[in-house]
Amino acid sequence: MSKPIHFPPDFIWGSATSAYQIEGSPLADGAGPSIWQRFCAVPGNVRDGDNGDIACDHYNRYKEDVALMARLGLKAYRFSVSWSRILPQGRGAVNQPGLDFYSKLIDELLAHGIEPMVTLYHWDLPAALDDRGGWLNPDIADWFTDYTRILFKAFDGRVKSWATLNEPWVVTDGGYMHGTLAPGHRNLHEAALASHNLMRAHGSAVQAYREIGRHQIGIVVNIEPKYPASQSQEDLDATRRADAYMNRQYLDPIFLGSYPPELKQMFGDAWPDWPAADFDLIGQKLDFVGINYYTRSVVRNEPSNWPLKVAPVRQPQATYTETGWEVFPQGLTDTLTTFTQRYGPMPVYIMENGSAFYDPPNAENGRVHDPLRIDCLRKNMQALSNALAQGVDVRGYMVWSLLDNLEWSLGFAKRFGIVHVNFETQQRTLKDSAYLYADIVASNGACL
Ligand SMILES: N=[N+]=NCCCCNC(=O)[C@@H]1[C@H]2[C@H](O)[C@@H](O)[C@H](O)[C@@H](CO)[C@@H]12
Repeated sequence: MSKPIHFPPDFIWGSATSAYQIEGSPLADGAGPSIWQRFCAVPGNVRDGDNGDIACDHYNRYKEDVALMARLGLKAYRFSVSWSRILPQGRGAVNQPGLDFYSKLIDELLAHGIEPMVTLYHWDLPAALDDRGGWLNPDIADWFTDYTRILFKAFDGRVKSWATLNEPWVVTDGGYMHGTLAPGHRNLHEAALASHNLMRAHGSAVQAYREIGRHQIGIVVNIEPKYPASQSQEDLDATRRADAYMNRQYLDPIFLGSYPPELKQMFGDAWPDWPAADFDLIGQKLDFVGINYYTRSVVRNEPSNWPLKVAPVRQPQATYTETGWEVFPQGLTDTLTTFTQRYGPMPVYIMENGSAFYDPPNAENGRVHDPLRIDCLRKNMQALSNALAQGVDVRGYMVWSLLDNLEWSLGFAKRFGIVHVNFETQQRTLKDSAYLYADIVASNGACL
């Protein structure tokens, strides 16, 4: 028996995207290249040779897309700023047309009564900074802070919600541990260093915001709850290692002042004893935490798997999305209750939640029927309501994503949008899930 669904009257419903995945025109009006421009240009890195040169052409179509958000009745829109549009060299001279684009986007959102929620870094590091070591260079904390100060000064009068980083785990695991994402490195020592520098940069930017900003700032992390495949000690230990590496690695230093001990055990001499002063910087007080929830993982011990010695166990009865993620809404409830138990009550936003399924437009009527995404959305709404009923202070929900977009190294083949994009014609078509989401927003979940 499912529990009654209820959301607080001021619950904030929105959608989320990121710059490189939707904007296109990466070098327009003086912008500099990012590491994703470079990564996509290397054959084999991105499925079908896809790249962000056009994507959803949002750079030119942002007014049309804001009108879509208004059509859906969204209260907020989470988007990221491309660092290299603002600072083509990553530091130094400001590119005014880059600032102007985001200023116009923010004004368009506000004109439609939609709150802008800005992510300062969503993976598209300026290539010029990567040439100087990127996240491996300790100076990046200052480079990032200088970049964020420009945005705080330019937009804090109109932007009330800032997030420093999007998913530092993915940046580190994909970009430096396994090389599956830009900049494509595969090095344990680099992964540890990049991870720590990301957190130093986060803390430094929050510190800067406290001098300049008047509203709220936080971080966005992906949380994937881990469940042991068996109660054997090996599997229980493996589950704890996986949880430490993916989930606790970024929130522990912020809220508990230290990294999980399992990391030093896993990384060995690749994990130095970081300076104590770094934890004072990283531990800046936050106004909220953004959580991206997609799936869970059932974990078993697997000694042959570098470096965590864990392996996922597929669940035969479960539904899996096009990205191979189990649909497991209970994991959303567990993520939120576990978060509150470990770090204490504080405002939380679900900054991303969604699913990739293949839903081609109907040839006759052009409608896009996406029943699996609708089923996933309904179940996640129930799970979110259950977490609220257990006292978790969830303030809002941003569906990932507004538009079908560039799914990083998976290209355009994996579609998360509630709005279908024809990448040849750039035509947007509301999927059935968009109509449902509009009803959820309009009724504050009462339609469910
Ligand atoms: N194995 N496994 N488990 C799931 C791990 C999820 C890690 N990836 C994300 O959360 C990315 C986040 C990103 O912000 C967005 O830019 C991406 O488009 C979405 C969809 O991929 C999600």
